[in-house]
Amino acid sequence: MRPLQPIPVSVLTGFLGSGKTTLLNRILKDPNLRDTAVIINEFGDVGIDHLLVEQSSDGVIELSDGCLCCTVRGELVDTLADLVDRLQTGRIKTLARVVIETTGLADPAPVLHAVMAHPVLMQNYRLDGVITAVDAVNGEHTLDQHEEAIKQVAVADRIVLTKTDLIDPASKEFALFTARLMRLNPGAPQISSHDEDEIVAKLFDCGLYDPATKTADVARWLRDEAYHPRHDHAHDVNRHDARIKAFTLKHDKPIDPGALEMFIDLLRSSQGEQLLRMKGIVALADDPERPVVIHGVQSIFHPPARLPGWPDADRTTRLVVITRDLDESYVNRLFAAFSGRPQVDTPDRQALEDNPLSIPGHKL
Ligand SMILES: Nc1nc2c(ncn2[C@@H]2O[C@H](COP(=O)(O)OP(=O)(O)OP(=O)(O)O)[C@@H](O)[C@H]2O)c(=O)[nH]1
Repeated sequence: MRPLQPIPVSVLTGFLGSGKTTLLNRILKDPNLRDTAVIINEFGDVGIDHLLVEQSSDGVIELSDGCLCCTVRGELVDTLADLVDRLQTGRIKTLARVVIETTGLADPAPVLHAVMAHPVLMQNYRLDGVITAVDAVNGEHTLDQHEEAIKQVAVADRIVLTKTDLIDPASKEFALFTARLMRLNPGAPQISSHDEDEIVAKLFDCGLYDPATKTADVARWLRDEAYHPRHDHAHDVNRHDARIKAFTLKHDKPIDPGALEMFIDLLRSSQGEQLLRMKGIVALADDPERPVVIHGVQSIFHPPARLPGWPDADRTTRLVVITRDLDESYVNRLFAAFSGRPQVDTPDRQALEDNPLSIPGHKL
């Protein structure tokens, strides 16, 4: 027996001391997070409630309100499998949601891979989203010093600004900082951890389906409107930030399903590391009225899903992409070649299938 619905998994990441544990402590009291299991790879200085000071023998501790807290003793996948086992054997009654808190230095990608690439786990869990905690006081400095922190921002579905009680939200510095985060990841809403109003609703349920209406809310999920062409000027973009590119790919005619598959395969096999996020809605030639939803984190892609119809009159294929050390023009040309819009001086689909690196300007 397995759960009827896959259990949503949120990954909470953020640099050392950015306030992840403090945030969790606060939001776990919200009744909407009842029956949540929290998995932490490591005990920080501040435990989740004081309960965590004592470790139980099996690494699982029951918090108030039915929440569970687990520490990863071995592999994360074993902990997730163990939770399903507890559910199936009745040792825990319900499991509504899992939150995985990563250690501050961790690259969230391996955690995402552990959930999304595991065939058995994928039957029981689905990725809800990545929440990245960013310290409003020290965040600027952290981004300047640590490239991993930039990547954590770039892969986020939601950015939560912590310690906003310590800054002036109307200050110019704060405006510049939030603009910087917006450049790194235009699609992720920025939420203040001190915004008590519906913070849980704002941080969770990042997926395509709006739990309130039970319909696909593409605009809320894709937020492609937030992606504007970026005009980088050497003096105002941090050298490290410049490695990150956030852009959209658009096409106004249905695309051959084989070509889309080949485009994604080529991109993930040759540029998986550089491809941080890609999500979008695509019109396929075999059934253009029922668009396909694409969602990938680095080289791992969710199985594409068909929507029953387009959310509105706009039938444009739209993909939002965030890369690191991968030029927008390379992805654009590859997409153009596969969507049937070959460009001057760019090889066509056949040539690319033979040699995906044959696009001029591509550097390994
Ligand atoms: N004033 C203020 N302090 C905060 C806030 N959030 C966290 N802190 C403080 O910042 C420090 C680090 O917070 P933690 O919640 O332990 O941060 P963390 O990201 O879990 O840290 P690691 O697990 O070490 O990566 C603690 O001293 C917290 O009390 C906040 O919103 N406002």
